[in-house]
Amino acid sequence: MTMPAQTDGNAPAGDPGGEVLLKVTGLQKHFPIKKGLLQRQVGAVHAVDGLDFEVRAGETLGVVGESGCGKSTMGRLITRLLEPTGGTIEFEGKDITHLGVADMRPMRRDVQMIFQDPYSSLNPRHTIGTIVGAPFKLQGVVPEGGIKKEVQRLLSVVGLNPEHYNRYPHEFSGGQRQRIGIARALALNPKLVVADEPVSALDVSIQAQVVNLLDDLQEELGLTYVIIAHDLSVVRHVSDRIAVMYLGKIVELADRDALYKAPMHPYTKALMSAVPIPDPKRRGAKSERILLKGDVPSPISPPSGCRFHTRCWKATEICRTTEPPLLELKPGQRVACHHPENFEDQAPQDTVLLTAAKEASELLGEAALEKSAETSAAVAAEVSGETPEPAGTPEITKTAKAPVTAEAESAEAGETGEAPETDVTPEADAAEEPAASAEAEAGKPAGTAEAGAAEPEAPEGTGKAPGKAPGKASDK
Ligand SMILES: Nc1ncnc2c1ncn2[C@@H]1O[C@H](COP(=O)(O)OP(=O)(O)OP(=O)(O)O)[C@@H](O)[C@H]1O
Repeated sequence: MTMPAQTDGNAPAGDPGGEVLLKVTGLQKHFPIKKGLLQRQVGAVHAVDGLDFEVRAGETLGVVGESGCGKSTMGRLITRLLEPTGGTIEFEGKDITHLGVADMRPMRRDVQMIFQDPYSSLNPRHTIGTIVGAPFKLQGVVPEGGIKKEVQRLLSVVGLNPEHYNRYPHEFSGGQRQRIGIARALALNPKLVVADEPVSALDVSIQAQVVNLLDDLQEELGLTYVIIAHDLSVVRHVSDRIAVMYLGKIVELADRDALYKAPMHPYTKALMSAVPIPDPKRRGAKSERILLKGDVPSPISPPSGCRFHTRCWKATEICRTTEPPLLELKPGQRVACHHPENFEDQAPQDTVLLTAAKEASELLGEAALEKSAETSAAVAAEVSGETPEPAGTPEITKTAKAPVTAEAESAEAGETGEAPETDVTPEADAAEEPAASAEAEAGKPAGTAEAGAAEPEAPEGTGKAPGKAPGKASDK
């Protein structure tokens, strides 16, 4: 998906691209956990915990991460289907963070959402004409030539037969239903479309058709997308830039090519290593797949410092105590890590690995460790102007395999957990994917054991968005 030429000086340093359409600063969503007769708040699910990013006109921002890392919550926050707990959301320079229903109405035309499940997001009792035409009625807009004509035009834009105006959703296949959802989202000619797992409920053979449709529509209509997906190959195909989320935070945000070529956050590297490469030449080649130890920690009490330190093979004391800020270490590539991959170490004095890191590094292939040490040494040498040392030099080896001090070990006790080793694969994520209808999502309980006892906060504003409400609100 191509981006238009830069239109103003609004784009952040190092990032090529157009005018900033959406700007998110310190965005937070904490779902309260209430207990007892008096419904006292006893804690909170830190679903989204301080996001900073911007989306520029005409681009596609892909958002990836394991299940439960807060991707969908982020999508519902930026479309204002959920009320943020903290931070700000600016759309076209206007602060929309806490706009009321009436003030949000004009903005609803500009920001639309496409949901994951084309089966539950369309009202089975309404014809597709009614479903796709609902946003016009809700917004009081009468298109030229009337609603019916416009709906038929939209149906043909998304590749459906306009003659099927009077048919019901059950008469369509999954891919066709997703096209109906797309037509509904496009009805009011939005500027920003947030698509939450738009193809993950579809057969693989149909996924490419829908992805290509989104691609074509972007070019034709100049749309801007935020596409949330756990499938890295889909994200790679559609995105200009990619944000990698882990436990409510963005750990890396970079141009697609830079991210796939040289990921800087160890978590990104682990995710990327799980993407199968359909290259027959590499058949039989030694796998560099990175296995991550344990499950994602609970978002109710996320780990201190860097949230990934309990599973990271590079974690040292500073990772446990100090949260790394999201910094632009390379032009257009922001990363939140003290010991980034493919870059100079940000905390070289901190060399003693935590116990969890030692265990995690044992899961890594020697090849991956050596390569990591090699690139870090090369970048460090480049920065200091010295000749790089070969891979596996004493210093790097010492860092990776250093014995853990008693203090470090006791300090981190209880944080590493005994969770079984898990393999981070897109397939594994897919198996856990819940339905994404507005109602289903709204009432979705936290996915952790602890959160099971929680009473989810009722989502604010649900059913108010034209793209969502028409099908959804009338569904029940
Ligand atoms: N309404 C709610 N009440 C309480 N907790 C919630 C609510 N909605 C989401 N959560 C919790 O917030 C965290 C982030 O959820 P979210 O659905 O945003 O993650 P995700 O990355 O989109 O995952 P998935 O890909 O499985 O949808 C999870 O721990 C989830 O259980």
